[in-house]
Amino acid sequence: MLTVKNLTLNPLLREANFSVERGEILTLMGPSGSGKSTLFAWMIGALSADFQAHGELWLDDERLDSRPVEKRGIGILFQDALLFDHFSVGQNLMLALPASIRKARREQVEQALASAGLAGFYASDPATLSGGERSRVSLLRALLAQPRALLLDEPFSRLDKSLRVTFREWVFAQVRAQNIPVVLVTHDDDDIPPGGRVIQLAGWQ
Ligand SMILES: Nc1ncnc2c1ncn2[C@@H]1O[C@H](COP(=O)(O)OP(=O)(O)OP(=O)(O)O)[C@@H](O)[C@H]1O
Repeated sequence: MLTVKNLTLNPLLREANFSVERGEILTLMGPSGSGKSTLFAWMIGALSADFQAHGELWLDDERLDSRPVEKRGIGILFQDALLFDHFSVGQNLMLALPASIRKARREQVEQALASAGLAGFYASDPATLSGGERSRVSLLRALLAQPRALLLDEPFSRLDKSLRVTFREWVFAQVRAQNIPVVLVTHDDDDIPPGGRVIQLAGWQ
């Protein structure tokens, strides 16, 4: 279970508290500027020095909030699918793999691409992909890194309506299969997983 406890991000957010179970997708909503992305920045360990944080982040019985980014194991996916354009699609995915499993990596990357309907894209230049294809590659990259929890920051907002529905269902199936806690930020009620919990992030006031 991933838990944010008594978190204050001064001067933006006061006393946020929530928990997410393994395999659960918790939806986080709130007005623009209420601090959703800043909360994610704090959770991954990349908070701007403009904010002062007080609070605790737990994953099961491990306290994470004082650990550096690379020791937290929290993956994040942004609305802009950030890929390295000077590497191929396959190389972008290879970069995500933990060193322990790099031996079998090409095969694993090919399998992951196929599972996302992207068989044959290994050598492609990311700049030639559609928005939806880039989104899928970026989610695959986040998952291949085997994160212990995953934060999704408006991952569907740039996709057109039909692609959005298909991609959303595919994302939910992928993250549920990993059985990790997931927090999803969105402004769109349609993105809330059926039966999923929703919390509203209020601003400082
Ligand atoms: N690095 C930063 N330094 C200073 N202020 C920042 C920084 N990042 C964000 N802010 C400010 O903090 C506030 C919250 O921003 P944040 O991006 O967390 O909101 P949000 O809830 O994710 O908004 P949206 O729904 O529009 O994406 C905004 O007023 C923003 O200008």
